[in-house]
Amino acid sequence: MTVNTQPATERPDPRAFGLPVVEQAEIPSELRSLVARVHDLIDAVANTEVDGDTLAEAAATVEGLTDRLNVARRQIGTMVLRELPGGDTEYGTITNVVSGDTNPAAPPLFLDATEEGVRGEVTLNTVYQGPPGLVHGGWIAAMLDQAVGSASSLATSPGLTARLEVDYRRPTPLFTPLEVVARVTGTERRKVYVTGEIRVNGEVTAEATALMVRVEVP
Ligand SMILES: CCCCCCCCCCCC(=O)SCCNC(=O)CCNC(=O)[C@H](O)C(C)(C)COP(=O)(O)OP(=O)(O)OC[C@H]1O[C@@H](n2cnc3c(N)ncnc32)[C@H](O)[C@@H]1OP(=O)(O)O
Repeated sequence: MTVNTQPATERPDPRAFGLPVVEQAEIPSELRSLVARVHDLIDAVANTEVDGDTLAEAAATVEGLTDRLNVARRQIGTMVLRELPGGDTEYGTITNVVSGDTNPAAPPLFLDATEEGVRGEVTLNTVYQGPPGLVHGGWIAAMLDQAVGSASSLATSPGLTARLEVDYRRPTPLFTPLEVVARVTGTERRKVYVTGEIRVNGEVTAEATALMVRVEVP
């Protein structure tokens, strides 16, 4: 088993598969602002105890906004091209539920390339709550899935998660900076072996081992 044997030049261009590509810098600041406002709105809705009249008014306002925004929708599978610190680039789906630039439901967790693999920081609100005050285990797995996928993609070429095993070592708290890391440990033909961790103040709360299978490029 070897590490990092796949040259970056094999990365497929999503346009070859009919998927539109948006450069990250082209995303309008107004859209970024809207995504951030709606991210906060989801948290507000999940926690509000205001009176019924206010709730009814808010529902009507949001329904009207939804109709206005749905007039022009992106193609499903639209990709975003990100320039990473250090000069590397990465494609990701623009609505990715963990990292998508335009997804208000995403935490969002943005991962940068490091010498070892990838690393990102994120702080989660109650929208991601499982047990009281703690991050839902499924979201922990989702963030680790994203991290191992990104590490594999950057070190080799894009792939799909074939297997993901998560060990939950300690409760992962809300409203606390989380460090998410992942790195490739080996490759074998199209198989890429990856590990990932979530840390709180340096202490590991969850760790994953994963097998990614690289997508075959015709
Ligand atoms: C644009 C960029 C974005 C870049 C950004 C990327 C970030 C994305 C992060 C999110 C990632 C996801 O959520 S992905 C979504 C969740 N995952 C999925 O939906 C995947 C569903 N599964 C599949 O589509 C398929 O099973 C595949 C693609 C994984 C593999 O199918 P395949 O291509 O036909 O390959 P196959 O011949 O079966 O397997 C190849 C090798 O892997 C082994 N193998 C396959 N599955 C397993 C397994 N579960 N456990 C052990 N080993 C396995 C086989 O034995 C074989 O080994 P050998 O004979 O070579 O020894």
